Amino acid sequence: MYSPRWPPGTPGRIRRRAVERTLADRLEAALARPAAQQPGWPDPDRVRAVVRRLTAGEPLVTPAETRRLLDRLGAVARGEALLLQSGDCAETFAESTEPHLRANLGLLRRMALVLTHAAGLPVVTVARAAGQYAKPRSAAVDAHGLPVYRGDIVNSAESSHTARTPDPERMVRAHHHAREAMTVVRRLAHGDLADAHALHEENHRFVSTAPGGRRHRARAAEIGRGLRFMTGVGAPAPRLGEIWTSHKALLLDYKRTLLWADPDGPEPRLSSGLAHFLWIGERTRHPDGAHIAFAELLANPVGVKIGPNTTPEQALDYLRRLDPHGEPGRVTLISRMGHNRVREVLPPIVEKVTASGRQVIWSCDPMHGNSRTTAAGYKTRCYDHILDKITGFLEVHRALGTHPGGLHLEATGEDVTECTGGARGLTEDNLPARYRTACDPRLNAEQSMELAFTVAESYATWATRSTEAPR
Ligand SMILES: O=C[C@H](O)[C@H](O)COP(=O)(O)O
Ligand SMILES: C=C(OP(=O)(O)O)C(=O)O
Repeated sequence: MYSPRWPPGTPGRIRRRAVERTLADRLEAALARPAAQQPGWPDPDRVRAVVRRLTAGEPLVTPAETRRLLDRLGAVARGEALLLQSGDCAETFAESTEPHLRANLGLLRRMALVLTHAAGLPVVTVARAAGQYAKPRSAAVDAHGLPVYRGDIVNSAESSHTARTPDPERMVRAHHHAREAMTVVRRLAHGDLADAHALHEENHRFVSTAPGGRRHRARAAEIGRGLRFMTGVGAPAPRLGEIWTSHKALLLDYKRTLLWADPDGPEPRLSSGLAHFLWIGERTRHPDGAHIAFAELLANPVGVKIGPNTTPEQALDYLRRLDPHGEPGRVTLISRMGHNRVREVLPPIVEKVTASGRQVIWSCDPMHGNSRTTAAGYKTRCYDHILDKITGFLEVHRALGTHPGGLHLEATGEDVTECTGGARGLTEDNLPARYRTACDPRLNAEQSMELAFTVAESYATWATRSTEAPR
């Protein structure tokens, strides 16, 4: 049985022991439930040995940081901030490098700068980074009859039976890469990527040179004027704050490691030392399954993806279970129902939750539910469908008077060719040029900035209306 550890300096030895035992029992009970999308490890003894080793390893984040994020997300739930979550679909060990992280985190920051200006609200930036190594799949075998690739933490994408056999040692490698990535995230978040002037310079280049940028010159110019005004009046150079990390709580043998006992919330819970924010995916959100039961125990803020078949009752039930004490920011409901379903499926869910009086973060994942495979076999997504999904999400919230607090994107700061469309007009014929994703297609840097500037206009209209509305 796994026993959670305590953050250093936690007082009260006897109480600690009792809380530890209760949490450890509840964890085992949660993990004994049916769990979807887990690998068929060939040797369970090796898995147990790896779990023991990882459990004794080094946490990447602390309960104090996680509580700080919860606090920031509380502001999003109350309509006082936005949440922007973005990064790779599947991080790989090979691309767990500083240049790649810099590109993705820089993009996250540049998009956030534009949204902050438009909405007049702080943006909480959460990276899909430092742990997004596991993927759920639609089928257990691929077109060649091999076990499907489930992410670098489980097996290799190479096409051979040996490479695809799940190897628990990969969890140790994942932890090593995540730890290194975390160091880079911390350094960049408080280093070059905190400098609003430098980020704006890059955005200025985008609107001056990229086909999707030109129509956004006016907003970029306003941001530049705002920054120069601050310098002019002698305000300290604006620096952006934290970048938080997140990944999908999918691979339970990994997720059960590095848990802190956290007695400080409304009830004792387990704070994951692997990332600040964890979310449960569409394929693993079964109410009787292990993933939701595991999420119930977490002290970290949690997300749940809600797809086209989610009913309003189910959505409310997730909130009752995951947020029994009504803490704003504790739960983010991430809609991923595709651009052609959002206007029909989302409204009754939002209405039911709102009528219950609960404060939740409404986030929009316009990537999932919007994929297709081309005749040449490339999985892709179309920029216009992605934008339309976000537009539909915003329309629903505008009609219902709720806060469209979050965006959740699969996007990279690199110049890949994985999604079609955008002002540069990428077509299916362009996809082979730089198709590099390990799983699903990501927006590239230009498409992402075009999307951020376009969506920013809707947030700006919204912000203007709400400041003009009678109080
Ligand atoms: O990113 C999400 C899923 O892992 C992915 O869409 C599943 O992909 P598949 O249908 O190719 O298995
Ligand atoms: C696979 C993902 O999403 P979903 O569970 O919604 O398919 C994801 O966000 O990586």
